[in-house]
Amino acid sequence: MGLLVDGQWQDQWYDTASHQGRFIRSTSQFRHWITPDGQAGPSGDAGFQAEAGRYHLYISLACPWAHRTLIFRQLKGLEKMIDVSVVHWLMREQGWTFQAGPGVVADPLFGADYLHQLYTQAEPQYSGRVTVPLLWDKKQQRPVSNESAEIIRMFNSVFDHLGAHEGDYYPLALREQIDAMNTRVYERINNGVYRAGFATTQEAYEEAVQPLFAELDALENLLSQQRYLCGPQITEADWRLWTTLIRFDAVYVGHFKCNLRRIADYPALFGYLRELYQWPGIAQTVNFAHIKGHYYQSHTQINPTQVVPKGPDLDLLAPHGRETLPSQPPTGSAAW
Ligand SMILES: N[C@@H](CCC(=O)N[C@@H](CS)C(=O)NCC(=O)O)C(=O)O
Repeated sequence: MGLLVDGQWQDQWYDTASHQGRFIRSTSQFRHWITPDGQAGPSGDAGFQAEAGRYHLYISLACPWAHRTLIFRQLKGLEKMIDVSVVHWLMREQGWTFQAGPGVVADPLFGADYLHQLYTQAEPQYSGRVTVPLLWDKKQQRPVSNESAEIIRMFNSVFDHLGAHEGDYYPLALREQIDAMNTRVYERINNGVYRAGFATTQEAYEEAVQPLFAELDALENLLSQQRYLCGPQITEADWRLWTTLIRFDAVYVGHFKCNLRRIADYPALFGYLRELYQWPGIAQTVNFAHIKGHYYQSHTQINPTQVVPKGPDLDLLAPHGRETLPSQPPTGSAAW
């Protein structure tokens, strides 16, 4: 675990001491956008036009943020347009690596051993954390983005005219609602589990774990009345929540001490978790060996023995029972 300082790799754990034991996530630095015609997007430079085969995605199968991008590549049928490399699940002294292992897909562009080499390839003096996902432009030989929330927005619509699957997960009519839901879920759940797990004081831990479960309780109530987070239609907000839910009982309950309740204890949330797991193409994006191996074996400050627990034994293929709640398919192509 480490970061780059002026292009030099330094093996360092998160600095929680300067924030009274709190984990503070740093902001992603590469923020360009692919657009249908190469015009500039909401941030960054112009020049990243949507083209099949032009972009390469670096992910970890362990990481919930990277998982979102893999899901959107799958939902939108972009497998042939965007190739993927997968890092090794262990993230230790050199950060993410491409060391060979089951499920690891090497870097075909530079033959990198470490993900940090791609960051310094892009910016020789780069300072900051070296994170997945990273979306790379092969034509300009530089990153498009290392911000998952923005990569999924791009995948949702910018390849539609090139033959991506139909389906808009950020429809105009629901954008305000989706944005509001994303904020709640990001702060209290997606990032909440990390704030609990990486906290190094009791206060910082409790500051995270209480709102996390208050929010899960609220979503349990919501999802017992409606099929998805923003109504009868599945949206981006659901997939963003789901990559945390799928890791929750296996990792966050034990390793991150988020143990007031398990997702399996919430009937609606657990049914919802199973429904989305059973969504076409989604189960194949889930790799519990990478997920559990990564957390339990990389964070040696939290789990010094690196022993990986065997359980939980969840039946994710059991009937989800959510058909009784009204649903409608995501329709149409997205507006850009
Ligand atoms: N804001 C980023 C966060 C990505 C992120 O934190 N990824 C983690 C893996 S789960 C990572 O690569 N961490 C390495 C580090 O912090 O050194 C996004 O959503 O894309």
